[in-house]
Amino acid sequence: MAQNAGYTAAIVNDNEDGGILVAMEGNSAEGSQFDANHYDTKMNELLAIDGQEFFAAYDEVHDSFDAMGLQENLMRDIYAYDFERPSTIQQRGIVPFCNGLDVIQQAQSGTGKTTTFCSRILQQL
Ligand SMILES: Nc1ncnc2c1ncn2[C@@H]1O[C@H](COP(=O)(O)OP(=O)(O)OP(=O)(O)O)[C@@H](O)[C@H]1O
Repeated sequence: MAQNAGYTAAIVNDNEDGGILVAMEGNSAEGSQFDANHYDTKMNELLAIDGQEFFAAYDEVHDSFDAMGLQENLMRDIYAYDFERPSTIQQRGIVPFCNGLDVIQQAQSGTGKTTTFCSRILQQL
């Protein structure tokens, strides 16, 4: 973990294999460039493999949401969305972020970054 004059950063760089990229255009409804199924398909692929190449300045890994010490309402919502296990970057980013550290995550689209940051916000409510 990098610490400098009160600044703490947990940096996670998740470069999963390049085969994850799915052409969106073929899946999009006519007239729309957004296809939610694209994200869900890609997330299922990501959850099926372990991160091979990543650099994490924070070395704790929580491979289940149960192990993260999240508040009950948030846990209920996570499971209500059928999130069974955290993605690679979520395993390394949610806990330090919820513990008040500054977290920078760099990863491909659809790997769970937004969910990480929303978890911190919802954990605080
Ligand atoms: N642990 C999980 N299990 C199953 N689905 C998940 C999980 N985490 C996130 N998702 C779903 O995967 C999709 C992508 O997640 P998210 O938006 O957090 O990724 P992202 O890295 O922020 O993407 P982008 O860079 O495009 O904004 C969303 O539909 C989200 O609901």
